[in-house]
Amino acid sequence: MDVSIIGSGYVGTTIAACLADLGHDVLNVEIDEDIVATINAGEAPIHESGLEERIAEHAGTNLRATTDYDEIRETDVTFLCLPTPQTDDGALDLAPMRAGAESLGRTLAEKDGDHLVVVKSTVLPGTTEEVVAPILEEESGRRIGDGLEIAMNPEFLRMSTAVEDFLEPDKVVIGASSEGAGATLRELYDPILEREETDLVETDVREAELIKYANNAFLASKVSLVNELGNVAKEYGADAYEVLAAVGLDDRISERFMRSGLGWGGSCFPKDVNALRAGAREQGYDPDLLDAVVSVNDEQPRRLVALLAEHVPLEGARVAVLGLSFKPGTDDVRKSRALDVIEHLRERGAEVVAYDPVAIENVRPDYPEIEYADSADAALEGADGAVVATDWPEFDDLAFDGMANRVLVDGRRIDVDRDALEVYEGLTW
Ligand SMILES: NC(=O)c1ccc[n+]([C@@H]2O[C@H](COP(=O)([O-])OP(=O)(O)OC[C@H]3O[C@@H](n4cnc5c(N)ncnc54)[C@H](O)[C@@H]3O)[C@@H](O)[C@H]2O)c1
Ligand SMILES: O=c1ccn([C@@H]2O[C@H](COP(=O)(O)OP(=O)(O)O[C@H]3O[C@H](CO)[C@@H](O)[C@H](O)[C@H]3O)[C@@H](O)[C@H]2O)c(=O)[nH]1
Repeated sequence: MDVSIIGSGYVGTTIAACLADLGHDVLNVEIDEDIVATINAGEAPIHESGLEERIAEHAGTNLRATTDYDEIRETDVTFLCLPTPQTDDGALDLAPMRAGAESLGRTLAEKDGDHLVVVKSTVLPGTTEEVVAPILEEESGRRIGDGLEIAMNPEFLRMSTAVEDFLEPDKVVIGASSEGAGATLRELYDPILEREETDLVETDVREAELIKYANNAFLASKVSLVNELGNVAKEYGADAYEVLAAVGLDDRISERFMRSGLGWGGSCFPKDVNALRAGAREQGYDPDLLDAVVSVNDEQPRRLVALLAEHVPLEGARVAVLGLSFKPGTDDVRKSRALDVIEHLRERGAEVVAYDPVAIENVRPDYPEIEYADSADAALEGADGAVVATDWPEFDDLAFDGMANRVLVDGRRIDVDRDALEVYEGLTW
């Protein structure tokens, strides 16, 4: 199938390379010329395991990138993989989606054949049918249902395992405006749907949109609940990891997403939970539980720093912050809990020396005044205390000999040699 993908960020690039791998002819349409040049040179514009080799294999044959929307007319299906950021007050910002839909609509005005437009971006219920579809109709002069079809197909991939998640998903959700649109997407995903482990959910567009938010809200809430239980466990002097490992044996609950500590960050959970809260309020419903999910999450970095302060007077202290990315395996620092830890430490007068295996250059522009170390050992050298903000596997081998005080407060339950420390404190254990 000839597929075009508008937006070549994490999602657009990953699904382009994967769909090319499944044998489709794929065109990435992207406004950033550097990204276009990188893909056409057979390289990956983002770091994801399994991505570079797929782009190298398919670029120049059945994978190409362009800044030219006109080339979309040579394709049958277009995925919109555009950003859906949050506004300053937490609501969903649809400006990039509107701009992309306008350009696509103008392009499709000059196409005679059938075309399917698929919203892949995370958008609130009603957006596909009440915002994107009218723009497409207005700009193209065509009508949905009359050779122009629309569908919503949310994406559940995680950063750092994006390729594997896309090719081997638990589920594929298709919300289609017509039987034909659904059939096209089933054909496109056929090799993925043939896997026994992949469930196909066919539903209406509005439900498909909400499934994505409900999924992320559920996962974020699970981590906040685990953190709340962890905070209570700590008060009782109990180990939350032992407690929750046992709780997870109940298969109604599951052992996954049970790691308590510093909380959730990243480019998705914070903005999606906030968009759902703002959207619910707009509909006249106060989402009290989701509000609490966010406030529990917001408190964890402050709690971590308060715990360190019980052992180290923070004013003027040199404190090593180990880990900056929002989770291991990525250099992404968007809404990383580590940044909140740095803020709290600095508010309390500490001097921060930070280390991360890959994310330092993404933090430095916003925090030019803190010190950055080349290794975890270098960060710990002479430190009055240290905190673990990201569970990078290399932190399991930390050595503490160089520290001025061997005090470690762990926000991520790393597998460190606790006997090598004078003080080891876990945030929830
Ligand atoms: N990152 C994830 O792990 C993930 C997972 C599932 C769903 N999502 C959702 O998918 C959507 C895209 O997320 P992302 O992380 O890929 O975003 P991103 O910011 O990494 O990428 C978006 C890309 O779109 C490009 N772009 C912006 N306007 C354009 C236009 N008018 N025409 C062409 N290109 C344009 C940008 O230059 C950028 O490269 C969001 O709604 C997000 O919530 C993200
Ligand atoms: O037990 C856990 C699991 C996760 N986290 C934290 O939760 C955040 C998110 O982790 P993860 O879900 O692995 O990362 P993302 O790449 O942000 O993926 C989420 O967001 C994507 C974008 O919407 C969705 O597609 C994915 O399904 C969803 O898992 C990170 O800060 C983790 O440290 C915990 O604190 N404890």
